Amino acid sequence: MIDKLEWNSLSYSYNQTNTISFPDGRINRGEVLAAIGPSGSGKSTWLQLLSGILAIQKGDVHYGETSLKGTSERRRDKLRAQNVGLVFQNNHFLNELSVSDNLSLPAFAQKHQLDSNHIAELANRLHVDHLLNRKPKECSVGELQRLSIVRTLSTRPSFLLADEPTSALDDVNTESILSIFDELVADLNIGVLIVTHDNRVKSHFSNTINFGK
Ligand SMILES: Nc1ncnc2c1ncn2[C@@H]1O[C@H](COP(=O)(O)OP(=O)(O)OP(=O)(O)O)[C@@H](O)[C@H]1O
Repeated sequence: MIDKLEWNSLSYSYNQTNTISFPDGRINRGEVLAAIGPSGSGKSTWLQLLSGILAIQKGDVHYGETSLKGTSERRRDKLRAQNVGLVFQNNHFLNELSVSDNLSLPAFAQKHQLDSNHIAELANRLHVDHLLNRKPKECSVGELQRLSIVRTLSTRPSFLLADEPTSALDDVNTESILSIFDELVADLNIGVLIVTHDNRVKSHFSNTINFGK
């Protein structure tokens, strides 16, 4: 279990001419960091580098003391599965399955033993326990976003990386998700990293970094 996620001198180029550079930083467990920047500034690219989806070209990312630089895709997948949970703007649930079965999929995919009590606890904490027997299409957008956080946390990651988690939500649901992040940090000692261009997120958190264009 790692306690910090750190990145230095990171930059990335999708083609030889255009290089995106990222500000150095670090996040510890029990902290929230919100990265704010306009569309196209590189927020999603940065999250993919931190989570090991993209291979590092320049600079480095450390999971605790472990460097991601030069590691194989398979090794990065493993480090991600052990340490990091991802939440996206639009969450994919399988409509043929119940919500409950959807929540069991990460454990199945990662060959972990399913911990139904843990999922029930998380569902209760995020106020979605009444939805477990429904189909995803019978849930609202805000409910699905809370369910996706339950699903992500089901494998007990140390860090949660969220890509525009509030941009599809109205003000009430946005406030609810941001309060949930506050709770997760305080109660479960998770580190939360949010990338967004949503100013509602910026005004909620004090620890922010800005991406330029
Ligand atoms: N697969 C790709 N191939 C080439 N260029 C890409 C690719 N993905 C992203 N880019 C470019 O890299 C830059 C950063 O994109 P990225 O998606 O990281 O930005 P973003 O800040 O997350 O944007 P948004 O807020 O609109 O999602 C943009 O100029 C984008 O056009």
